[in-house]
Amino acid sequence: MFHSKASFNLRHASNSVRTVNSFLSTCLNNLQKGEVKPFNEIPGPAPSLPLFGTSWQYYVGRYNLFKFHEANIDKYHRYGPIVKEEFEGRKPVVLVFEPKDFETVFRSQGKYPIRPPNEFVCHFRKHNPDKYPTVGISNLQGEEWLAERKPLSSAFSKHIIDKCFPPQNKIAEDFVDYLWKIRDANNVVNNVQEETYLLSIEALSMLCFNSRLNCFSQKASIDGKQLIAATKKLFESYQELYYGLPVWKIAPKFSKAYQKYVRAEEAIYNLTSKYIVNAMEKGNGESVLELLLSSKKLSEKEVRTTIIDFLAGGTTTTSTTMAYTLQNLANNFTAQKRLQEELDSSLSDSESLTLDKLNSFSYLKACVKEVFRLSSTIPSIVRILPEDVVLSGYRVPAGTPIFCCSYVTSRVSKFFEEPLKFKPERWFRHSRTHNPYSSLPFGFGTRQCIGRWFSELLLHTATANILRKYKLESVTADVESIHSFILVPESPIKIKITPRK
Ligand code: HEM
Repeated sequence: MFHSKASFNLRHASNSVRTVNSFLSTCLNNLQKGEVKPFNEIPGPAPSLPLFGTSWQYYVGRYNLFKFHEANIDKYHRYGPIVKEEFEGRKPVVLVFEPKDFETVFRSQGKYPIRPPNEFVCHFRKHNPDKYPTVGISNLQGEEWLAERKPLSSAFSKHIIDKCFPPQNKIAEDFVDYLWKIRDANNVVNNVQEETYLLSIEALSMLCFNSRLNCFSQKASIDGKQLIAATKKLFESYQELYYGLPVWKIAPKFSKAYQKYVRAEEAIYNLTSKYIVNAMEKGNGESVLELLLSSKKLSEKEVRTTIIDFLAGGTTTTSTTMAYTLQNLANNFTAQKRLQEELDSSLSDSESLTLDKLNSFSYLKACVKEVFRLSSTIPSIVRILPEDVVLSGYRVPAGTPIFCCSYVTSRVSKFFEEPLKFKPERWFRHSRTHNPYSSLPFGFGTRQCIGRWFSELLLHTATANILRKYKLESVTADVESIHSFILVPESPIKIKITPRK
């Protein structure tokens, strides 16, 4: 949804004669088969009103902005595999609900995939060039994006991330003890996501700064407390800026949400500055920050901007997925038991988890994949393509934001058998029947999530440690998701924990 608000410089869209030729030949082939239908015939909600387009349906119509993901399931059943809507200023956007269309989109994204940028972040950073040399990896486009992405992709490769296992495992072990300390009189952890938030910020701080914030202790460092508060505010402001009236565009000084965002971003900037100085003094290359600084491929200021983007992009996504993992396992005893059997058969009570053992746990990995499918935090991946494409038989012009709605493909029976059931076994190679594009938790291709390997390492390590120690029982059986910038639990997830041995 938010991506549709992006105003786009379509210089990226003018690719080459080769692209036009390839599109024309696809069209010709399809026309010969009489299949390509024009853009304006794509079905979708109507009427499209001046200024508002079809966005009125979220305010006075059948849909709710905070249930955008569920609205898309309704649109799939109502209009079919492709839908056209018009948002602010009647700019068209297209939603697709077919994995084969996702594949077409990703195959056409070119060398510099375009995901619409976050406008208010770009606005702020462009007005503060002394601090921010670029708008940041998540918002950059074209060659500038690739130049920043390459060193970051190396720093976040699986091989480098695997080296983070020992400190991340220690954090997971501490989290296991922490959960026991904060349970209530009935052994219930009353707001699992609040706690997994601490886990993910502690883990990200270790990754980025090679430094613990002591989030699980009463004596959390002042930096830790400030970083947690600033990251939370940053995320809240994102949500308000995306979905509120765009006051910030006309008068940023009078927009409370924009000012909240600026304060949060500045707080993280200042805290990060301190760690950059420390990292430069230490210079032993043990954190991502030091690795990036020592590679000399990015300037100090670029590294700082990148760390802010990591915290913004990584904290809530990882903590929410961790909370959903515990909830799904608490709700599904059979899967929980099978996972515990896998862990117990390989590790005695006195043994600590190792990376080799972690890598051998196929059911654990299948459980996390199933959580990503059933309880994904990012409901669609968006691209703006440099060339026209044919999707579900319709021509979609270059420059149109296209939403690949993987939340929908993950939840309809056409793409997954018994889609609403938590069945990790479906991810075992021999029983896989689904199209690989139908679940896309980290996006796809060269612009996919940089933090993928790190998030998976954290989720696997923490889940294994928690499940070795506790039996989980759900107190809140079905917590719905709400679209709050990403998908998050609508109400607190409560889980009863009982020591297993
Ligand atoms: C469960 C956790 C996470 C999920 C589900 C997730 C998901 C995503 C998705 C769907 C995208 C867009 C990909 C695309 O357009 O193809 C993305 C981009 C990104 N993510 Fe993550 N993410 C997670 C954790 C993290 C972490 C821990 C970090 C940082 C350490 C991170 C940093 C980024 C960055 C920087 C981008 C933008 C990449 C670019 O534009 O080149 N993410 N993430």
